[in-house]
Amino acid sequence: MEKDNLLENREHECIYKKILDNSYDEIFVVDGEDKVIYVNDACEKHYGLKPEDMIGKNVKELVELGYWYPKLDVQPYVYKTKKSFTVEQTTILNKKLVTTVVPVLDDDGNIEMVVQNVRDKTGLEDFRNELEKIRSLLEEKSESENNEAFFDECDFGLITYNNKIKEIMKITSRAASVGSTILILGESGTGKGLIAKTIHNSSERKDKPFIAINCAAIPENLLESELFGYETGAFTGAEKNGRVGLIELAKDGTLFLDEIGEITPRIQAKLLHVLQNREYYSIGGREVKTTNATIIAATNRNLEEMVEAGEFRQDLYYRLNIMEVRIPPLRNRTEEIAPLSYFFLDKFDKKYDTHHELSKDLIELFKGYSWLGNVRELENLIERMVITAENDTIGLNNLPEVFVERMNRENIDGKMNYLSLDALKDRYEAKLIKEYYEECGTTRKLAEKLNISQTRAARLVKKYLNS
Ligand SMILES: Nc1ncnc2c1ncn2[C@@H]1O[C@H](COP(=O)(O)OP(=O)(O)OP(=O)(O)O)[C@@H](O)[C@H]1O
Repeated sequence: MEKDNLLENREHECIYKKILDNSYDEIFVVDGEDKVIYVNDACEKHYGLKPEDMIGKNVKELVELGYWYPKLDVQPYVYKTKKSFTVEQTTILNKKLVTTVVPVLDDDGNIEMVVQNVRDKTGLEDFRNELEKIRSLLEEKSESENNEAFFDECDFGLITYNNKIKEIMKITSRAASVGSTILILGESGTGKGLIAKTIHNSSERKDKPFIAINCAAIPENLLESELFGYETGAFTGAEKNGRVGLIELAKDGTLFLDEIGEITPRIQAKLLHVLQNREYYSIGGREVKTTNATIIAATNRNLEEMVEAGEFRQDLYYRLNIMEVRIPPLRNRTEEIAPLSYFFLDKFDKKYDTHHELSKDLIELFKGYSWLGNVRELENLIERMVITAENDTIGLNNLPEVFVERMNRENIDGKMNYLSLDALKDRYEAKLIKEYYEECGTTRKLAEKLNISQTRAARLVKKYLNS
């Protein structure tokens, strides 16, 4: 009898856990000492953290790390009032949340734990926007007016959960404040450009200009005149009144030289002079100019190898390399895959006025993919899937064929993920159902064509076409 009770209790526990784990809203429970004792999977889409990253942590610690703001630790307030209340918060992933905080009291009226129900406002806002749109249409407002009111573009910054990058940002913003030269190395698409901008923005020079130039994008002569500027009549075809160079424009701010590995020996020599003496001449100029700009250079080339091969000046390399920063490729930063995916999902949902979720198996697959194009590849992929997905949940079925092919091709050493047989079967089924349903138009005809019941046909259409 006792054994039966135990089993029954365990079964109940399992059911309750399943219900909580699968709740769309986040359920966040804190004990009397401010320690997180439970949070369900929904936390990953809100903060980019898994339940195991949050459980056991002190709420104050999470607040201090900036996972949500305003920096509100609700506990003292709950303890004082012993009443439930609702607050609005924004997370590190820019999710707007509505949190209802409920104290749970024991028999003596003391707080045993605090249960928080956290709902993403985006869905509600979409709904409200829809209503507003309809109302505006009824009032015959112009379409452009609507867009302006509802879909303001936000200025997104750098998202990082990687301790190495966080450390880099701290050290480099200090270095940039005092004008030290910084060299950023990393594969293409790892975010070197964005990191350079973030270093500038978090340095004491943030109110001064940030001037960026891609050294690979323009020919030698043009790069020289762009960087150093020229005087009146310096060469045929020059602008009448001369031109102020980018070094001068950067003044006391930051000059970002992207793809530095591509500059020619002549420009290498001129740049070395600037770095060594903080002085230069504009083309055709006789007066020496000085600069106080912080120089941040970046490249995806191996500069050491280039120095050895005689393609890059060693002295310039040493000058640039005063503070070297290596950005790891995305495949070595798997902890960033989920937050970045949700961040880009949010960004493109806003851009295209849609509302999607990402399936768990898609995120898991992403964590095992090689990402040779790094964050840029992830960003482009999410944008493409947001545009093409017909369902609210974006999953393995929505992966473009080229991605699946690339995934198999790049999996040279067998360490990366492949799609499982079930996932491949699902993809094929989805393709087939979409094609046939388009042709048939009704689930009855589809059922006849595929020789299945109409209930099954309707279920498949719902699964793959969300209708
Ligand atoms: N940590 C990040 N958070 C948010 N967006 C990011 C992050 N890292 C990269 N991105 C985005 O990924 C894209 C590629 O980044 P970026 O251009 O800075 O890479 P890069 O390393 O300079 O590339 P390349 O070597 O080709 O010039 C950009 O759209 C950038 O905004």
